[in-house]
Amino acid sequence: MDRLPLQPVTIAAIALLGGVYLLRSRTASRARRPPGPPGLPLLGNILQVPVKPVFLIGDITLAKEVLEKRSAKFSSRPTIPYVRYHVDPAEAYWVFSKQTESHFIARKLTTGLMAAVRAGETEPLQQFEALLNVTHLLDDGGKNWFHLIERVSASMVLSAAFGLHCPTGLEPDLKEVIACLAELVTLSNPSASIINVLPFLDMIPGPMPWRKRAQTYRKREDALYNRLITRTVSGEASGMNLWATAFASEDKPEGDQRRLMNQFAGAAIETTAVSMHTFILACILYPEWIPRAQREIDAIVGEDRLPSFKDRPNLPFVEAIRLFGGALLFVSEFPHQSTADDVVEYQGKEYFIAKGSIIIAVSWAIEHDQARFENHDLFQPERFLDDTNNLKAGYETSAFGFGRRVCPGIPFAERSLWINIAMMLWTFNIRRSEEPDPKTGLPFKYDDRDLAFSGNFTSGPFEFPAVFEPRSMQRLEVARQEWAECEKDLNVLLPRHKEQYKLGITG
Ligand code: HEM
Repeated sequence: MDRLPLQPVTIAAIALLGGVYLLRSRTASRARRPPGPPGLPLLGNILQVPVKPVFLIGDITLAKEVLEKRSAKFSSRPTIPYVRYHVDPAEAYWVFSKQTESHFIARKLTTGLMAAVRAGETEPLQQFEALLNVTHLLDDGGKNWFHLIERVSASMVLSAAFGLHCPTGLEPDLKEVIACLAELVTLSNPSASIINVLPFLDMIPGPMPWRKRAQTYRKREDALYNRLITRTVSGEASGMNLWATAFASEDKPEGDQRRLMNQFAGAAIETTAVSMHTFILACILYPEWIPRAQREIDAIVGEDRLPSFKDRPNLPFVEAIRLFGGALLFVSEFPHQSTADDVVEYQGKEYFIAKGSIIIAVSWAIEHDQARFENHDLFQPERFLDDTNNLKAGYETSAFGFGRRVCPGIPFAERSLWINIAMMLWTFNIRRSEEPDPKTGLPFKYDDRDLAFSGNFTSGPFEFPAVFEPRSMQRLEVARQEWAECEKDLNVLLPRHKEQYKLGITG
């Protein structure tokens, strides 16, 4: 009597074991699977592993081997269903998209734009913005420093891209760019929509909440970038060589250009702001390196003028700070996806990586690698210098990613960081605030552990207080004087260099 009901159970058990066996042996290769968390008896890691295997790399040599040397196989991106089918059905978000034609065009165009940046075209603009940032910090002693850094990061990018200079940080278009970015960060989070987890729900027809939210966002974003691109192309800022003009000139449907350009704002503004916020946190938590940096700057620049780009080759320690600030970024790493099976050798063993796997180079682990760095947890920019005090030839950093997905904005990003860091260190002593934290009434607790960071796509420190004290009256006056005298016409700061631009595109 008992036997009959047991039969389906037995069959189910055999089916389950068979399924487990098949799943575990799907990677039927002589190479083993890379090490991961300990598994359950018999089931192994099956209950822990998401549909696609995820590989975390914490070693720069391995990251370069996989993501650079084999970039033909490891340069796609995983699909976030909600972004792919609702927020960006045209796949124009090239930061998120697979290697589509739009992605190819956008990277090609950006290479051309960055050739002009390398040639120095945007330096006057970046210098002007950094000087304005210093005067803002002088005006308020740093009370609003966190947002002032957001302003300068955004204004540098938006001026170069759309001719949209934002001197106050309160400009409506700037606020809309930031609001759209924040919404996009939310929408691209895997937990943003139920259909990322249960994609079959998307078969339900009609105006489901996730559809309405994505549509509302798309309309809002289209309206914004339509306005910015039209303004750029129609000639309001026509004297300048603006990035949006290059994108608009490409023969693509209009909507694509809006979203291609939106990605500049997305990828460029927050990363730059987060790098500088992290740099200020390092000034407060690990101030030991500051005197050396200021001695170097003072020896080359003196007290009668602010640093400028022409000082850059003579300030290797500032260069190392710039690199180190970026390297210690707590960016939630951008995932790569593989498009073919492969076997990777690591420490004498071979590991199988199936097609479709997600590979993440964890820059926090890479930059804190105890095997490579003696004081891996300290802020020691000299890690990037050689014995003669110059930047190490062939230094390595993971901060900008790898291979065919490596950040295409590096030339602009490094200039933005360098000039702002150099000017702030020349002008200010940057230190912790002694004011009580209004939330607790106690001194503010500075922290650089995980909890002090947002955990977003680009994970930066949460807002914290800092004091920006002018190093001397002389410096304060020189900064004010330089600002009074500096050129403020965007057309002059960012002139049109047609020939140079064309060279960049084809070169
Ligand atoms: C300090 C500033 C910046 C940092 C730390 C940074 C870092 C990164 C990282 C880690 C990636 C992912 C690379 C990968 O997947 O392997 C990336 C991608 C990207 N970055 Fe940056 N970035 C910065 C500034 C900029 C700027 C200024 C621009 C544009 C002017 C820019 C444009 C992009 C774009 C478009 C992508 C996507 C590339 C693709 O998927 O093909 N970034 N960036």
